[in-house]
Amino acid sequence: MRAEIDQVTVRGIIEGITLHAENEVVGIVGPNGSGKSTTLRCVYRALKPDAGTVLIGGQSVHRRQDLARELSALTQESQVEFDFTVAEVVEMGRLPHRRDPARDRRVVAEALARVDVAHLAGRSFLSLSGGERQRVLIARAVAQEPEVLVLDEPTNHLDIRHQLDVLALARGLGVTVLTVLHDLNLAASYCDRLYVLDEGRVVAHGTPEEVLVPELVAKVFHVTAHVVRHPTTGVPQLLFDQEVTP
Ligand SMILES: Nc1ncnc2c1ncn2[C@@H]1O[C@H](COP(=O)(O)OP(=O)(O)OP(=O)(O)O)[C@@H](O)[C@H]1O
Repeated sequence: MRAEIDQVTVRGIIEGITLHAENEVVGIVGPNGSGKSTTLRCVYRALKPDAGTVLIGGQSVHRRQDLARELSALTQESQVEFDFTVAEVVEMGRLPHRRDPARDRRVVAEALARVDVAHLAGRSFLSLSGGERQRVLIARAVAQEPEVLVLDEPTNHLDIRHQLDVLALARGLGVTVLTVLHDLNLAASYCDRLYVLDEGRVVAHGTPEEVLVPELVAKVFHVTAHVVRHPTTGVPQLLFDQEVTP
C-alpha cells in the first residue's frame, strides 16, 4: 500500500516535506531536531499539518475511519501507562481486527516469538527493561498486521543482535515501512531508499548508495565520513573521523 506525504508543513518545524513509500522500506534520517518525528506524527495522525496532505492508499489519513486496520506505528509516545502483562499489550494490536479469536491468538504468539519476548508473556510490562519494552511494542505493532508500518527509532534501547533482528523483521513483512533511524549504517543496510531531512526540509533522497556520500554527510551531519563496502553484502557503510567539521 502506498503512503504519500505531499508538501506537508507544520509551522516553524517542517516545511513542504514530500515523500512516498510503497511496499518497500524507506528510511528518514537527519540530525537531531531536523523534523523526522514531526513528519511521522503527521502520518499516524498525532499531528495535523498546517498545509499539505498525507495519503494512505490514496485517501487522506484525516478522513479515514479505519486507519488502524491499515497502519500501525511505533512512536516516541508509544508507552503503556497501566500494569498490563506483555501478552495483553501485544493483544491490543489485534483490537482493530478481532473477528477470529483463534487467528488472533496465533498472530500474537508469532509476534511475541518473532521479537524474542515469548518468555516474557506473563510478565508485567512495567517491570521490563528498556530494550524488552521496545521489543514488546514492536510485537504489538506487528500483531496489528498493518499494510503500512511507521517506526520512530525502532532500534532505541536494543542491543546489536536485536537491532538487526527488528530491522530484518520489518523488511521481511513485505509491507510499506517508513522508519526514522539514527544509525546511517543500519539505514544503508535495511532501507531501499532514504530521505535526508535537515532543518525541516528534505535535502536529499535516493538509494543509500546515492544519498550516503561524504559531501552530503559533511554538509548535513558535520562529520567527515569515508564510504567502504560491506565485505559480504557489498552495501555501502560509513566510517567516521573523530573530529567534527565546522
Ligand atoms: N510541539 C512542539 N512545539 C514546539 N516545538 C516543537 C514541537 N515538537 C517538536 N518541536 C521542535 O521541532 C524540531 C523538530 O523536532 P522533531 O522531534 O521532529 O525532530 P527529530 O528530527 O525527530 O529529532 P531527534 O533526532 O532529536 O529525535 C525540534 O527543534 C523540536 O524542538
